[in-house]
Amino acid sequence: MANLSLSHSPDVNITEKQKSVMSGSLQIRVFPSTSELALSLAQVLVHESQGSNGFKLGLSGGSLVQLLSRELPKTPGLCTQDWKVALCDERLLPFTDPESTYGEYQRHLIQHGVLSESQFVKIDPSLSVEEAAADYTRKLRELFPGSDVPSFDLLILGLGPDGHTASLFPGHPLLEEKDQIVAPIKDSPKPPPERVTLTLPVINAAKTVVFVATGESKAGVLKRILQDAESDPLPAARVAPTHGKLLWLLDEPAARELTCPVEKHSVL
Ligand SMILES: O=C1O[C@H](COP(=O)(O)O)[C@@H](O)[C@H](O)[C@H]1O
Repeated sequence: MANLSLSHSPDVNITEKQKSVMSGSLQIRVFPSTSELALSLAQVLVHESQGSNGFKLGLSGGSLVQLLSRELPKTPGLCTQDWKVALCDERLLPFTDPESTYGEYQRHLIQHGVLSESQFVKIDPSLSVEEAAADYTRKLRELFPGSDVPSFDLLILGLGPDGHTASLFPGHPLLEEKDQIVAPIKDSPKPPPERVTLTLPVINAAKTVVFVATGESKAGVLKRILQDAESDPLPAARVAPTHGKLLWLLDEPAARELTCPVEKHSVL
C-alpha cells in the first residue's frame, strides 16, 4: 500500500474511540476514491480468508453489492471455493425484486462466477417475517454447529446516513436485543418495512468487522459515530467486536468531518 500517512489534529479532546484508534483495536482508513477503497476491501477479503478452512462471511446490501461486484471478479489470489456467505440483513422480498439483497448478489456477483448460489445462506421470502427470521436462525445454527452465538470470520457492514447498519435503526427496540441471533423487523423506516437482520450480539461476536462508507451523505453521521460519545449511541456506534477487530474503510467525502487519527491510503 503506497502513500500511507497518519493524519490527525492533536488538540481535540481524546475520547474512548480515539484511544481505540491509537491502541490499534480500531482502524480507520481513508481512500481518495471509491475504486481504491474497493481494491483495499478486496485485499482484506484475500487476507482474512487465506488459510481459513470454511471461511464464513457476512455481507450487507445497499451500495456494497456494486462495489464488490465490480472489484472481486478482477481480484488476484481470491479463492472463494470453501466460503459460506450469509447476509447481515435482508429485505423480505422475492429474489427477483430489484430491492432484494440476495437478488442483487445473484444478478451481479454470482453471475460473474465469484461465488455460487449454493454458497449462500438465504432467507425464505415466501414466509412471514417472523417465520423467515426463525428459518434464517435455524440455517445459521446449522452453519455454526455448537456455537451459542455464531462468530463469523468476517462481517462487512454498510452505514446509512441515519447511522443504521444491517437493519438496525436508530431508536429501535431491536438495539437492545440480547437473546436472538436473528430478528424480524416489521417497521423499518427505510423501505421495505419488513426485513430480517443479524442482531448486535452476533455482529459483535465476529472475528473481524469491516464497515464500508462512501460519499458525502455519510460525513456528518461518521463524525457522530467515530468521535462523539453519545449517551444513546447510533446503531453503527454500538458495533465493537468483543474479541475481534474493527476496521472502517472510507472515501474522502465520507471522512470529510473527521478530526480523529485516520490512516490516509492511496494505492495509485
Ligand atoms: O438498507 C440498507 O442500507 C444499508 C446501507 O446502504 P448503503 O446503500 O447506504 O450503503 C446496508 O448496509 C444494508 O444492508 C441495507 O439493508
